[in-house]
Amino acid sequence: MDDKSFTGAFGLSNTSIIFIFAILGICALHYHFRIRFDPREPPVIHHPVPYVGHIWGMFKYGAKYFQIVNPQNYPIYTLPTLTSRTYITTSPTLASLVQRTHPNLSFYSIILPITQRLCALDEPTMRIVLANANGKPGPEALMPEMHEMITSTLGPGDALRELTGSQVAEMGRLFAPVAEGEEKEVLSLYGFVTDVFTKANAWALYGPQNVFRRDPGLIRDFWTYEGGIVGLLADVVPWVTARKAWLARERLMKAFETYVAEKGYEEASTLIQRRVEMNRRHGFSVKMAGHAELIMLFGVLGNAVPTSFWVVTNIFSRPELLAELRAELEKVVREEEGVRVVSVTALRERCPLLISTMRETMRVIAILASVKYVLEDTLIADKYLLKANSVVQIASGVTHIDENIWGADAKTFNPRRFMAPKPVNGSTEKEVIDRKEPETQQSAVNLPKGVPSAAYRVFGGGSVICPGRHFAQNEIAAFTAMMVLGFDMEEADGGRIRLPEKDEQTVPLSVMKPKKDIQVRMMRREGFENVKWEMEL
Ligand code: HEM
Repeated sequence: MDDKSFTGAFGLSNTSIIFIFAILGICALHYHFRIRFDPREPPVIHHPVPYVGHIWGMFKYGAKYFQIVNPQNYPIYTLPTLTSRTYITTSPTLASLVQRTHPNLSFYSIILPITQRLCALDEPTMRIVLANANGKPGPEALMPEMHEMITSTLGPGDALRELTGSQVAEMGRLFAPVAEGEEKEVLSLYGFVTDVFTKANAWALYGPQNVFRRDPGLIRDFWTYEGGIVGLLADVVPWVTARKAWLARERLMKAFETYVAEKGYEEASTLIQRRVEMNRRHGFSVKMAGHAELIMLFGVLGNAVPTSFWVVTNIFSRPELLAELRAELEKVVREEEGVRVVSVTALRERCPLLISTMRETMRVIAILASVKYVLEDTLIADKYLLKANSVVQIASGVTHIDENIWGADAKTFNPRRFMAPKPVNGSTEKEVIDRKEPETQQSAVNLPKGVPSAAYRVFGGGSVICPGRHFAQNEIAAFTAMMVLGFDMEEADGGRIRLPEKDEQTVPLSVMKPKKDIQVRMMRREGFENVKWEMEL
């Protein structure tokens, strides 16, 4: 039967036949690729557009998608994505199970391929990095050894003291020329924070030979690279599709390669000396040991800069809070030979409102979804089956504003949320409350009463808790104290600082950035024009 007679026999045109075969083909493909869910898996939320609908949703709405997609408020649910699934949990109880060290749930299986794309690591280096990545430290296991080294070096102790001391001293020096004397200085606030943090961290971590000191143009390159990671991660001819970020990364990689080749790290902090030495000992080439430092810089700067920006804008946009903080901070400033000295230890121990404001700021801006890869079928909470080769995420952004956890004001900014009455002279907390002790009897707390620790996820948790959290909180407190004590600030066109909008769409490292930078006018506070400041540990 020729084509014409066939179509004629069934009364169908050629177009209709092609259409029918296309539908049959799609059905066959769908049958082949469809996910066969186990009834023990978390409830499945289907998208009207199969396979790619949820991926598009995450791309469009960022971490906010996890609020939108689950109106039923399931504590854990399944999003079918392509031919696999992504499990999302918003429950602190389940989060604490997922974040534990578990042989079947791997952080590195996700993070290392990302690191490869971000740092342009070659195949031999990836073989070293992936070898026994989920195992125990040893000669054949770089990642566990690196994890242990970074965690212990950045934990409370001498190395951290050395690092923080050197960093805040440099920060103090960087503040010295700002709005000097009676001058007012107009600047982009986010740009200013970026500049201070990049220089101070590079100095403290990488020492006097750091790449940004040798070539300050690389500061802009680093932030161009950081802003273009999505294009680099997509990795589709990135030298064309993400050209600016790709070129910036080329210059950074070259500079770090030279830094390692010329042994600039020998004058660096203990952390960086140990890190470069360890990468080289495990077989990294000089070039790859240089490239690998880019991921370290991401961790160091990527979250600390936006966090500090939000802490400062939260304070300067609330004149009452600003005044209260000034009163609190002025009590801990020391005067030595005409110089006002601010100690980070005093800020931490005697400035509860400052610390609480910082922690509250982080609560409302941290929306990272911590990710783990499921290596084998795994039952959690004796109830939910997580299938092998899928991804499980903890949606911090949802947990952080859950009224069942934080109370009715969960969605508002309360700078005193992380403060509690401090028991004095053996009195109980209740006795302190009953006596209505003044604010000086308050202390900063890690968590408000009744909030489980897995619900505050700013620094991740469990086996993947941020090792830099002590260092980060010290530097953010120091920077904020300097801004609050030393300067007045208004919008460049006059008036009180207005909080910019948060960029909720872009998938952040951990915390959201502002949608736009803000132009501000900074001036020394009246009566403090010619004061010399110094910061110490
Ligand atoms: C406000 C500032 C910071 C925030 C909010 C933050 C947050 C985080 C989070 C949430 C993670 C876990 C990632 C995940 O679960 O996917 C993490 C990991 C990490 N952070 Fe931070 N971080 C900050 C500052 C720092 C600083 C200053 C350093 C270094 C000095 C640092 C070093 C690291 C490293 C090395 C890891 C990877 C840990 C591992 O491999 O197990 N972070 N950070």
